[in-house]
Amino acid sequence: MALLEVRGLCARHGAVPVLHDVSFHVGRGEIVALLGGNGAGKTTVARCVSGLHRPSSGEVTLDGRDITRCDPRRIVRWGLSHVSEGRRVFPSLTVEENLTLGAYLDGRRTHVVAERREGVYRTFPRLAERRTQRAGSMSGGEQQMLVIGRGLMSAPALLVLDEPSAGLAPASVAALGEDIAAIRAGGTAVLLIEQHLQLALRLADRLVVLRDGHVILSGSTEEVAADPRIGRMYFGDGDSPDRVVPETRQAHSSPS
Ligand SMILES: Nc1ncnc2c1ncn2[C@@H]1O[C@H](COP(=O)(O)OP(=O)(O)OP(=O)(O)O)[C@@H](O)[C@H]1O
Repeated sequence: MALLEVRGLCARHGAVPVLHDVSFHVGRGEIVALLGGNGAGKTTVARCVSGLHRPSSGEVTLDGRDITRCDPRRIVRWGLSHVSEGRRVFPSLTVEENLTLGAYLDGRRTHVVAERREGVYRTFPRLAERRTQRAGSMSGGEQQMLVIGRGLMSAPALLVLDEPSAGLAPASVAALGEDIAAIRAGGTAVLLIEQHLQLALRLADRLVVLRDGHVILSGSTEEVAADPRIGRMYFGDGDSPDRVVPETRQAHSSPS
């Protein structure tokens, strides 16, 4: 059984249909990248999965449990954490305070919160070094690390990351790739919503490509990278390569 199963998802914004029969799954410990251009529907998929947008039809299950249209707070408790686009830190709070807020659903169990925070610090030692620093004074890459760390504070089985590379300098994107690989190495599956093709190719086990709210391609990273349609999507018709060649692929063990 897949960890996350999305079947026949349809969604609208007002009267406008934006998702059409979207189906895919994420296995335990897997990284699946959801790709597509601006307005393809990636964020809407993420928001439907985490309970922030009500789909018009279709089904979402997490670990076999139907979570379609459930309260987002219950979905977090059941093991899905959504880090939305935009690196929304609380700028006047410290790193430690920002992390603690990520466990607000477990806020009364202080030993659990402290253990989880130490776990985040082990995954991201740079956050430990900056634990007393105000989040607003950190670089964009560090703020991204912090919001991801905050997402891990609910101890999710699945982390949904919406465009974590947006607006980051190349060196920070490389560091982000290492962070995401470290999260998976810790056993957390990732649904990675990205426009950064090379980052997705480097990290993901499988790719799902959306266009105009339809899944137009899905399969193993190798299969999808070999499909000429992905080259056309990212490089245009004129100079699309026969196949997209990933830069160095992140070493990782195969998901079970
Ligand atoms: N709040 C909203 N109200 C109305 N239409 C919306 C709203 N949010 C998104 N849309 C529309 O829904 C479609 C899908 O948008 P969505 O944000 O899911 O795409 P996306 O692939 O995440 O794009 P981007 O990469 O630009 O964030 C687009 O046509 C968009 O204009």
